[in-house]
Amino acid sequence: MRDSIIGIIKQRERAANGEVDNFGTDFLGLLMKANHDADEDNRITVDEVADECKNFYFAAHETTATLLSWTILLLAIHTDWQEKARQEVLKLFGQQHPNSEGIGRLKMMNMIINESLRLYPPVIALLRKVKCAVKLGNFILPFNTNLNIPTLAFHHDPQLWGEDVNLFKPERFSEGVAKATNNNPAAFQTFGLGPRICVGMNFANNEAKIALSMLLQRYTFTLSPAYIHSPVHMLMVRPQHGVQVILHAL
Ligand code: HEM
Repeated sequence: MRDSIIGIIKQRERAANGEVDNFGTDFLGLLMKANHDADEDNRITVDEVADECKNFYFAAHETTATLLSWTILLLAIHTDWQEKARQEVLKLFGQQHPNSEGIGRLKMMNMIINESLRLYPPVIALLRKVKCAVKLGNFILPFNTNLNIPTLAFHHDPQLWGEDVNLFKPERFSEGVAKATNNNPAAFQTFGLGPRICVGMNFANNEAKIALSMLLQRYTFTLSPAYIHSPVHMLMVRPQHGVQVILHAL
């Protein structure tokens, strides 16, 4: 992967005639500018550019693809929610491409996406290392302790979500995340928490809303009998055998 990224960087450099100002204002262009920064202290290496690209590709693509897979599964099973989401989409966009104003008003879909992220958080834990001994409630965490903060367990804790914790109930989020979690941010931490919270959170939500809207505008879908439910943890929690649905053109 490193070599293909370096190839793309070289291509961009050639197209820009080596002029830093022509590298572009997209993410790659900004990284390439940082690689040519006049101030040596601010300059990043080509390997760091490649690592950032890999990081963004992985952090952005796999996670959002997984979110879409699980949401499509849930909507294929819960066709009543699929229909509610479709009515909302058709009301806001008709057969037009989703626009940014309408995307911000997709309340039903927002609830569905949150519930999908709660049941199947693509990232199932946050990992941290204790930098210096710290007291946390009744615990003293020694220096260098590795912490695994189990998102999946929090999302499936009946004490936080009630006895119906394992059911798909988007209505939990009808009055927003704060209400659904009783103002406990750790109860729903799909995108992490605090200063290292996912930088792509809004991007991912918007991307998912656009993809789902375009699907709902064109098709109804039901679950194929070929589907085998087998969530598996391979960096993300994925459907091991894919999600097979039967599409019916509208
Ligand atoms: C459903 C989609 C996504 C999920 C569930 C997700 C989840 C997460 C989580 C849990 C973290 C925090 C990791 C930690 O604290 O240890 C994180 C960080 C990050 N995410 Fe996402 N993410 C998603 C989409 C995206 C997208 C679309 C992008 C980029 C466009 C992105 C870029 C990043 C980056 C760069 C970080 C590291 C931020 C930092 O350390 O300051 N993510 N993501």
